[in-house]
Amino acid sequence: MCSCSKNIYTYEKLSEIKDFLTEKISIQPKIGVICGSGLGSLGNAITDAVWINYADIPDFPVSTVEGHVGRFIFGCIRGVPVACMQGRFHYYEGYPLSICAMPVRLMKLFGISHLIASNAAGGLNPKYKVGDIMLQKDHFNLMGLAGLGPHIGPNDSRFGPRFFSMSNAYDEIILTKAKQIVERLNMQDKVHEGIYTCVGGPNYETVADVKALINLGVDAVGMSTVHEVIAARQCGIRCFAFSLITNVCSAEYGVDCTDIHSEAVLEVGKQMQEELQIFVEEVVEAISQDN
Ligand SMILES: O=P(O)(O)O[C@H]1O[C@H](CO)[C@@H](O)[C@H]1O
Ligand code: HPA
Repeated sequence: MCSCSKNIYTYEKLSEIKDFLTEKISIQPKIGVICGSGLGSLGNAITDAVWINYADIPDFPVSTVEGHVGRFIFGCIRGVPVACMQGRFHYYEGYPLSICAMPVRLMKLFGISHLIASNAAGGLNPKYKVGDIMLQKDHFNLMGLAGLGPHIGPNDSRFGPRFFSMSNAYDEIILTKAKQIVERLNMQDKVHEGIYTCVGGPNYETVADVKALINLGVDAVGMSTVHEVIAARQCGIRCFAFSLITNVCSAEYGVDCTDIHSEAVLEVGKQMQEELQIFVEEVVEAISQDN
């Protein structure tokens, strides 16, 4: 499947899906939350929750990756109505980027104004350790340079203009608030601010890949988020994203990185779940106070 194949998730199709879901919920979400690999427990912060499996939504794709439950949770975090995705779609699952990013457009139809995206990522910056958190200051759109994106093909202006700026992709105001939260929660020793990139995957990087990405100024590498943020910015959603560093990538030959596997990635998520849940709760509250 290529990124430019016909996008079946038209405005009309997403409106149908939205209507189907609206009948099952009683809130109007204001913030979208996407849980990264092993970070599904962020959904534990949600009260008055209604769970809807992707498999039960007509014409919806399913999550095929371990660590992605594959359901929406609609409910409240600290009283703020949210739509939370416990499981996202990745390019390497065979979904074009337009489908990977489609839930963001769906959440826009629900009226979300903000997106909080999380991911598991490999640390490229030599200062990063396993279990650290990187607040995304920006991303480097590697797949975009290769001509791949969620918005390739005919443009429906109801999802935003064809040409749009990505200069404030990660909202500076939310990032500043998140950094204040980090200080308040005394997490500053393990939190960094940096640049994320998305590769196609699902294999992890060679040493040459790692060296090249470091030279490009990238601090953490994963296989998601960038296209979600592009779709979000196109339709005017303000974005905040963070990476949990689940492994460090070696830029040296002879360092054994063969223990990088998805179970190890998920395990780090489990270890950090309580701390990250509180962090996300605080960010949601801070965003809601901004409005
Ligand atoms: O980006 P999320 O969904 O957190 O998942 C990350 O973890 C998986 C690799 O272990 C890849 O899917 C990578 O993108
Ligand atoms: N590379 C790409 N994606 C990832 C990694 C990595 O090292 N760790 C978790 N997701």
